[in-house]
Amino acid sequence: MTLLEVENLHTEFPMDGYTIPALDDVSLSVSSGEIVGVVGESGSGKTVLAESVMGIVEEPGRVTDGEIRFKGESLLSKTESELQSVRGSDISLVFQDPMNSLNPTITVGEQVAETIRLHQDVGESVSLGAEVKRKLLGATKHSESWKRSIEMLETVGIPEPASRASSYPHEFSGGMRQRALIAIALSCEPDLLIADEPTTALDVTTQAKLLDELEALAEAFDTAVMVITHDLAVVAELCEFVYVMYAGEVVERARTERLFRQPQHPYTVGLLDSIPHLDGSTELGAIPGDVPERTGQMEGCLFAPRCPEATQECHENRPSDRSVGDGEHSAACLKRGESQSVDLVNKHD
Ligand SMILES: Nc1ncnc2c1ncn2[C@@H]1O[C@H](COP(=O)(O)OP(=O)(O)OP(=O)(O)O)[C@@H](O)[C@H]1O
Ligand code: NI
Repeated sequence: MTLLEVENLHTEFPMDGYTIPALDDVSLSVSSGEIVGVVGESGSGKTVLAESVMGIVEEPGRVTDGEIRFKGESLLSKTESELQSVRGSDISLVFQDPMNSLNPTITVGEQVAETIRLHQDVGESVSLGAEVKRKLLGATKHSESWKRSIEMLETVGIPEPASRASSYPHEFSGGMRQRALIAIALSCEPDLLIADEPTTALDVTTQAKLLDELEALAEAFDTAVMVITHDLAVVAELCEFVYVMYAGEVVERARTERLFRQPQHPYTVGLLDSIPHLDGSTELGAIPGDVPERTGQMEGCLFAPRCPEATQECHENRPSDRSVGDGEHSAACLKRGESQSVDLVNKHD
């Protein structure tokens, strides 16, 4: 079943005298239980995408066109209080920086317990599975939500959860804080978890461990995950399907295995070349240059200035999605595939 559908989404930041098109015609979909990756360099629009879905785009930014549907219902036409209930129980967001997302003055256990109690209030009014309801109703009292909080901390791999629950966020290591955030996010029993750079701040070993655990948790909780990352290694580890973003656009989409085997867009090829080798070295400068700051209309392919294959037409014409191989794989590159307009949203369920 398709859980999240983003269709031709435009999110803009009106600035002094110009507009930044942070998301320019972005389409993607996530099915229930699926782990989908959104990958791209800094400034490509990944976080704005997450914020657009959650309805928390920073002022003065706003969604100007397109549609976001969750379980078939338009999120864009929901009121703020309706959206709050979606955020409390259907979609959870885990941010990159756990220190800013946790309350420094409340114990970690209490923060998890709070979410459990809060969710239980809305839980009455939404349709939930019997198992979930039983768990939630079991947490009626304070002491019970505390008990359940300790269970959650244990589930996400926090050692000695009964005593660690009484610790404050600053007493936790980076990895433990990130785990606590995941515990909070999962306490809502969401259908969709959006994880924005969930492991960037962590060392490589902790990262790998946490990614494994995230995968297991997603399966155990039957939660779909949208993983936002600049790191294709994270995508390889976790995701079934991947969207590659560049300067506010999706430039390639494919099943992960296929993307790694047969990358089509020169940007994706560059990203793959810059994955660190096992010995820790990286091919530095695999893609020279940076993602352009978009300050209004720009002509041609946005990647052309950095592209080794760009020709005159690339600087003049903006490529749209082209089918490259199978129905699920597309790339927005004039040098690839058939010139035809394809509607690929939802083609991968
Ligand atoms: N609050 C804001 N005000 C103005 N422009 C913004 C704002 N937030 C984002 N943008 C614009 O949107 C672009 C995309 O930002 P976004 O944070 O989504 O990138 P990202 O892919 O998440 O990058 P990173 O990997 O660094 O987190 C930015 O380059 C900037 O031009
Ligand atoms: Ni970001």
